Parts: sequence; C-alpha cells; structure tokens
Amino acid sequence: MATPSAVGAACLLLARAAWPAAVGDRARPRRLQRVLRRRCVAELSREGPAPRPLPPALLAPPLVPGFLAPPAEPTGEPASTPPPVPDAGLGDLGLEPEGIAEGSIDNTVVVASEQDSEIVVGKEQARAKVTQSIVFVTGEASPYAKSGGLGDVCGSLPVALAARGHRVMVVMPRYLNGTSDKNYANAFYTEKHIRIPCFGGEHEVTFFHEYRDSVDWVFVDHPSYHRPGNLYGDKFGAFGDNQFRYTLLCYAACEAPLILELGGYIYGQNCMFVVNDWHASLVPVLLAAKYRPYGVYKDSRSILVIHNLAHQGVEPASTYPDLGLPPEWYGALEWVFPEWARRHALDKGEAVNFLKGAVVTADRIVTVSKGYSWEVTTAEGGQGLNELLSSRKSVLNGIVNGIDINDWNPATDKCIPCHYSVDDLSGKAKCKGALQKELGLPIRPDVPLIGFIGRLDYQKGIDLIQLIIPDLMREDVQFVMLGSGDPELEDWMRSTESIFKDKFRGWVGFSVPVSHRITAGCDILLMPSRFEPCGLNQLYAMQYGTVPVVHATGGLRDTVENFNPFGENGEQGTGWAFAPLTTENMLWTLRTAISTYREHKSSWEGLMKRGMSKDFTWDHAAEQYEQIFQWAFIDRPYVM
Ligand SMILES: Nc1ncnc2c1ncn2[C@@H]1O[C@H](COP(=O)(O)OP(=O)(O)O[C@H]2O[C@H](CO)[C@@H](O)[C@H](O)[C@H]2O)[C@@H](O)[C@H]1O
Ligand SMILES: OC[C@H]1O[C@H](O[C@H]2[C@H](O)[C@@H](O)[C@@H](O[C@H]3[C@H](O)[C@@H](O)[C@@H](O)O[C@@H]3CO)O[C@@H]2CO)[C@H](O)[C@@H](O)[C@@H]1O
Repeated sequence: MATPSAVGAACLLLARAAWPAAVGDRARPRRLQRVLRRRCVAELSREGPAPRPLPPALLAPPLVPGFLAPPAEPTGEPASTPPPVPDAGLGDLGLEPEGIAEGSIDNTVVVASEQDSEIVVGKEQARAKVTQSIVFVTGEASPYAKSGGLGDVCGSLPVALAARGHRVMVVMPRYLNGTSDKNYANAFYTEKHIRIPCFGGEHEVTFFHEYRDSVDWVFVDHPSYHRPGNLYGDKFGAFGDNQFRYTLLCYAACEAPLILELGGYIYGQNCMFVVNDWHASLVPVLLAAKYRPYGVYKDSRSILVIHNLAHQGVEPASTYPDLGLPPEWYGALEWVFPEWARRHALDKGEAVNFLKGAVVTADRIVTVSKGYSWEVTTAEGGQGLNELLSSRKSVLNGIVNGIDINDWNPATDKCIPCHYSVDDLSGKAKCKGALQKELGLPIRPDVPLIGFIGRLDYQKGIDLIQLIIPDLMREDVQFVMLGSGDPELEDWMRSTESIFKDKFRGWVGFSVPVSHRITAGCDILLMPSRFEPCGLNQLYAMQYGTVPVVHATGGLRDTVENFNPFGENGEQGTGWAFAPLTTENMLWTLRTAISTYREHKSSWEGLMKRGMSKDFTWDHAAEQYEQIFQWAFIDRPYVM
C-alpha cells in the first residue's frame, strides 16, 4: 500500500527532480505542471507492495502529506484519491484550460451532466457542473454540536453540496460534555492519530468518522474537547484554552485530507478548504506557511466564510510562539488594539488575531449575505478589520444562507404538534394554541403572539427589547422569548415573566424543539439585531408563516421585504424591516404589525403566504458557492 507519507514524498521528489530550482515556482510551464500532477496521481493510485518507511531526511522539515501522522500499518488496501476523471472545461466562465491556474483542472473529480440528475422529493436535484473535494472546517455543525447559526449552516450546506455531486468532508471537534455525547454515537474511531507540535509540546489527537447524508463527518478528538459546559465556555465565561483547542482543530483539519481513508480513498492534496469563522482561521495560514512552501497543497485553495465578525479569536501577542508557526509569519496574525481599547498606559495593545490571519491568507472571502459583505468594509461594521477587508474587496463576496428544509418545514416538522402548508394554514392556529398551553399563557387565538429566539448577546439588541417591554405590555399582546447567554439577561427574562404573568414568557436555556414550536406558534418574530450577518430565524419564520419584524441590517435587510399595501401588482412584502434602530421605531413598527394582524386579516394572510412561498433552500446558495470555488481555482493560491 502506498502510505500517504510515501505518496507525498513521491510527489515532492518528482517535483524537485523536474524543477529543482524552485518547487512551486509559478513560472513553471503549465504543461509540465500537469505532467507532474499526473505522475503524482499515478503514484497516489498505484497498487503494489508497501513502500519502505521514508528516509528521515524527507521528514525534516516535516512537510509532506501526513507529516504529523506516524507511519501507517500496511493493510494491503490502496490509499489514494478517487480514480482520475476527465478534465472539465470551465465553459461557463468562458475560459480555456490554458487560462486557468494550476490545480483548477486536476481538482475536478467528476463532471456531471444533465443526465446525472436525480429525483429528490419530487424535485429534480440540480448537480454541479464542476465538482470538487471540499473540506469544511468548523467549530460546530448541527446535529452534533450547535450554539447558534454557525452550527445550522455547517450542518446543512455541506449536505447540499454533497447532493450536488461534490465530495465533502466536515472537520469539527468531538465535544463530549454530557449532553451532546449521544450525537456522536455513530461516529467510529478511525485508528488514525497525529501528534501536533504546538503549545510547548506534542499533542496527540485522534479522528472519528461518520458517513451520513453523503458527507464525511470527521471529528477531532482530544481531552480538551471533553468537559461540561457549552462548546466554547461555561457559566464562568469563555474557556481559557480556546486558542489551544482551535489550533489543534486547524492542524488536524490540514492533515485529515491527507491521512484519512474515507470510503477507501484519501481526499488528497487538491481540496477546497472552506474555513468558517475564527475557530478554523489558522487553516489558510498553515497551508501557506507550513505546506505550500514544501510543495504540498499547492493545488488546494481556501475560502474564509465569515459568519460573525464579532468573534475573531484574539489573544495576547505573547501566545504566538505557542502556535507552532514560523516566526516570519507573525505579521499575518499581528493585531494591535486601538489605543482606546487598551487596558493601561503601558499596554501596547499587541495581540494575535486568528480571523485576521485568514482574512490575509485565504484565497477568497465570503460573508453570509451581500449586505454584510459591504458592512464589513465600513468603520461601523468592520469590527476593526474594515480596512483590511476593504483591501481584499476583489475577492470578497456575499452569499445569503439557505435553510435546511428537511429540518425546517411546517408540513413535516417532527417538533411541532400540527402540520400545515401555504395551501392549508389551519394547522398554524393549532400550533399557536398548543404553544400558549405549553407556556401557560391564556389560550387566545385572537391575541397577537410575538416571539424572539436567539443568543442573549449584545448583537441581538435585547437591551432595546428590555426598554420597550413596559410599553409593549400595555398592549393586548403576548410575548415569548427563548434564549441563553448573558446571565443578566437571563435573570431579566425570569423577572419580567414574574411581573407580566399573563403576557410574557422567558424560556431560559437552549432547546431546538422549543425553538421550532415558537417559530410555528407565533404570529410575529422580532429581531432587533444591532448587526446580523445573515440571520436564520427570520428565514425560518417566513417559512412557517410567522411574519418577521426586523432591524434593516445585513442579512435581515437582504431577506425581509417591507410590507407595501400599495404595490404595483397589489400588496407586496414579507414583513417589516425598520431603520434606524431606535426603541421608538421598533415600537412603532411592532404596533403597525399588530394592527395589520388585527384589522387587515387578508393582508396578514398575504404576508404569511408570500413568506411561505419564498425559496430559501440551499440550492441557490450552493450554486453561488460553486462559482466562488471556480474563481478561487482560477487565481493563484496565497503565498507569502
Ligand atoms: N436558546 C436557543 N434555543 C434553541 N435554539 C436557539 C437558541 N438560541 C439560538 N438558537 C438557534 O440558533 C440559530 C441562530 O441563528 P442566527 O443565524 O439567527 O444567529 P447566530 O448569531 O447564532 O449566527 C451567526 O451565524 C449565522 C450563520 O451564518 C448567521 O446567520 C448569523 O447572522 C450570525 O450572527 C437558530 O437556529 C436559532 O433557532
Ligand atoms: O453559532 C453561534 C455563534 O457561534 C460562534 O461564536 C462563538 C465564538 O466564536 C466563541 O469564541 C465564543 O465567544 C466568546 C468570546 O470568545 C469571548 O471573548 C466572550 O465575548 O464571550 C463569547 C461568548 O462565550 O462563543 C460564541 C458563541 O456564543 C460563531 O463564531 C458565531 O459566528 C456564531 O454566531
């Protein structure tokens, strides 16, 4: 069997022999590059006797595929990338193969044609024109572990891409905290382990794997992922070793495609890394600093997906040596706090910033809505990274998230008591009654029931809800809030419930089934977020005929169309998007929604039905991601 290390070494040797002066030199003729790649692929897929262990010289510096893994035991099975496939033309982009950067053609695994289409739930499943090996790296993915919208997206976008024909792996931690453990029950130990050189030692991580919904779910296992609390912290705040935990994740994610034989084949060196938020942001830095200079992953690309610029993974500059990166790469992560944010006169504000590292080194950047892709380039929305993000505008795009309609569909939802659809809304009224009963509120079909679901965080504008509650509670309404996070806000929810017993419920905690029942049972969903990169709850609400009232920011502005009773073709819109974000504005808009609900029943039904008829499935977004993948492969990869 050709071990991954041997394969990598073979590639390296072939490359060095053919172009000794400059491995990775972009001036190298493309034809030769292709020949080299084919020879490497031939090495990768050759069946034969187990190679001898690599000479130590090849492992120092240890930058061949699988360099962190001990030599594999020969199994007699071939470890290779999937069988070679024909070159794909990028006809859609109007480009000839010669105009495409290295890697873009050989990265293609399968070319699907119209005839490849499958029938999925009565609808033709669209297939990608060019398929890739895609590696998602994330701190969370539903249903394994979720703290918010990042988990939803990383649990469903990979499945959507796999359904379109891509080979998809998701790499995330194997969190064991007493409550989520059962979610990993079908993930099995791969017998692969690596030792990661960082934080003053070598740290062994192992890999677990589950193949589900045509996706390879890979779970990185390490004791630091096994502790009570939520994913990133506990009641005392964020875990103090998060930088360490996600450094391990990033190293492991770089190794996984090289060493894990999933379904009999490794993913290999031609991957599209999709790195999500700061937890995964070291991946493009590692690719550029520790792999590409040695000829590994030259044909891979990386995309940073920013779900929330508020979390950047910033730690003191003194931690840089812990990361195991070469000293000359400090600049990529270097971050200096503005003076106003420093703690004392002698504080120089020097820090390392994981997300910044990816903004610098990723080949392309995607935000989760178009509106947010502009906001992050402004001083108001850029959270200190606006100038840097502006400098990368040419590779910055926004793609609005989709939703998983297998999970979020009022016609089939397992968490709600009655089902309904745009053609028969009667079940929604029953869901409302059942929710009122469950919460111990008066069961009144006529009263407008307003909901809020979300992390109790400054981002979500809960302090503004606090300010309007006394006025809102004077109206004949009911209000239910589901959330967890800031302990002060949790206490406020509890005390508000005790004051307005017949009108207000504060459900403190994290419960996915309850979030479904609130989405289905409410008439109105309130989202006064200060900023919202995309927002999923307003999409779920519209899908469930619950009318959103949102602050017109980021993805909320992109997805909620303001109600217009005098549109050209009659009434238009799916909700209310107000701005600026003031308590007066929010209260005024809520009152408008409430009176529409009470006094204009047919307009209300129109609002519900237009929302329910919108297509929020992932397919459209997945297609846009594919376009970004193609652009990424046209450009050269990042090198210092
Ligand atoms: N207490 C609770 N119980 C049960 N479920 C709860 C819950 N609190 C929150 N949730 C769930 O968590 C998800 C929240 O998703 P959002 O996209 O609205 O916000 P979030 O800020 O977490 O995500 C970030 O990433 C996503 C994904 O890109 C962006 O849409 C968003 O703008 C960005 O801030 C929803 O599925 C919601 O139902
Ligand atoms: O899916 C929900 C969000 O999950 C992520 O945000 C988490 C963030 O990445 C973690 O670092 C942590 O944030 C803590 C932060 O680091 C710390 O300085 C302090 O401000 O407390 C924060 C809360 O503990 O938890 C976040 C989730 O609460 C993801 O990055 C976001 O995009 C998602 O919106």
